[in-house]
Amino acid sequence: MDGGCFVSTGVLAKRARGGSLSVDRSGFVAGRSAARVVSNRGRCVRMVVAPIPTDATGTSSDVTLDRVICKFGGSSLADSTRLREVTKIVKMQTELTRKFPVVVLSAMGPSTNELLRAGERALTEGVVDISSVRSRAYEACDSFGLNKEELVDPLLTNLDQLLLGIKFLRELTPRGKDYLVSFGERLSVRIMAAHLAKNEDLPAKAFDAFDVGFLTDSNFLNAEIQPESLDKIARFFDELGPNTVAIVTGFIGKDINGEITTLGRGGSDLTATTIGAAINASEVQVWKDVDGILSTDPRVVERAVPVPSVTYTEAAEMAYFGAKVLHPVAMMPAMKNRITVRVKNSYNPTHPGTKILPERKLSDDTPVTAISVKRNVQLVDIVSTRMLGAYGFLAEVFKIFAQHQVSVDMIATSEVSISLTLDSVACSESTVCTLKTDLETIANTSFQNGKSIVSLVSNQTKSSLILGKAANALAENGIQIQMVSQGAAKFNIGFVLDNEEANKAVEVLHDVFFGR
Ligand SMILES: Nc1ncnc2c1ncn2[C@@H]1O[C@H](COP(=O)(O)OP(=O)(O)O)[C@@H](O)[C@H]1O
Ligand SMILES: N[C@@H](CC(=O)OP(=O)(O)O)C(=O)O
Repeated sequence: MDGGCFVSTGVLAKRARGGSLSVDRSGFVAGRSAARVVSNRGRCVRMVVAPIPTDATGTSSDVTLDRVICKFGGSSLADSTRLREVTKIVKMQTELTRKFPVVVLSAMGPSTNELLRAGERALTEGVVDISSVRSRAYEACDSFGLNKEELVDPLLTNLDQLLLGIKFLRELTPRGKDYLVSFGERLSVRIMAAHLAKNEDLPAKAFDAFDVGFLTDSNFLNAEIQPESLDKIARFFDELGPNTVAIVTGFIGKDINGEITTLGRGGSDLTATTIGAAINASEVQVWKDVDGILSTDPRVVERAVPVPSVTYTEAAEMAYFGAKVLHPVAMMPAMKNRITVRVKNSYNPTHPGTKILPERKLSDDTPVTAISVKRNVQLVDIVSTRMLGAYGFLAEVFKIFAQHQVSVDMIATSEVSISLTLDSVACSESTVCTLKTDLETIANTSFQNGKSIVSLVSNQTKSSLILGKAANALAENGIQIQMVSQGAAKFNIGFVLDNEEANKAVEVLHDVFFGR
């Protein structure tokens, strides 16, 4: 493939924003606009109108000729064997679209957890040990014949020094944690880019997300991407041009002071959709170790089945309500620009996976699309001490929540009482304590820990049927529902139960709605 065959990012002539050329089943580009393609610098570039290869990654039937983002999570990057599979997917995607995808990588395997553990050990035991991270990086370098002294040792030396600092200072701040875990992603992109360049003859280059334009706020551990990042990212890729395979770190950014930040666990999905939105990619592919979004967490119900398509809002709700498969905020940039997101399996690349779209046709046969569970929430009951029916009560209650910057997940109300749930992880003990004190000036309150929310993403036209079937099945299995909510987005029905009953409830509901 020569450089002249590539088309600049998102600049197909007369293409509507978010639109794309279509490719018919014989693999030929359709539509007049295919004849002439203009780069965003105004130059005409040659485009090859040739048969598209067969569906080797399961995406050909609606393949587009725009640039694609391929994000690979830790499970797809466990070792050199997995990196070779990723290489095949990157090459296949290049052939399929006739241009290089932007590749976003997480840390290899469980590196992020290992780095966090190493930080804790340095802090509490005074032990500096990066052997697991080092051996994973070395294994990949050795297997690909890469020079580890040049490629990864400088980073590993910095990491060692950081852990020594933690050990002697006896301090591991959120800022320090973000710097610490950033080594995972920074190692993986360097190894992958060097491998693609050396062994596959691809013009690959590693980039740290902050050098690509990811500017965040300074909320370490859970930083928010600043809006101006999108323009910076667009400009970066525009200047880079189409002839480089950019391998970009997921998960990390930098704040205005130049400190490394992270986007929250699983944040590489968000990196990928943000780049997708910035460069107006035709598709963001999120490669995992499962055949897409499944009907429920396969670790709870082994026979969970893949869901062919969901909407952005359904995917976002599922993620927020516990489905660990996607980052909860990752849908936002895609939703804004109507970019299709596809969840695919790097262990089974021909499987079509799950397509995430602006809208979809709901099936009558499967009233419930998926079941998710969010554990360790607090159930709060608030009963007014004022006269029955006193108006202004809800406003007063939520004013207090706003003052404490506590967000509420689920809510159910009667005239004088409110039941709601709080995320125990997001809400510190001291916050809960002051919140309770303030609420008790207007109400009697009870806070109960150890609850779970089991959510059904469902067909809203069937809600009575679903509620009936679900409540019956839970009752038959002796599972007590402590609160029910059907949100404004009526496709989400939530039940609050004890943590101990959550797995059983998911199994029972899965049997009811997906069969045994
Ligand atoms: N509804 C669900 N569908 C698919 N996977 C799920 C679901 N709920 C939980 N998971 C878990 O999410 C995992 C994939 O997400 P994640 O570990 O973040 O992948 P990666 O690290 O590759 O990005 C799966 O291995 C699966 O165990
Ligand atoms: N490595 C980070 C970021 C991430 O997105 O990872 P993954 O894609 O493996 O979920 C984490 O473990 O949180």
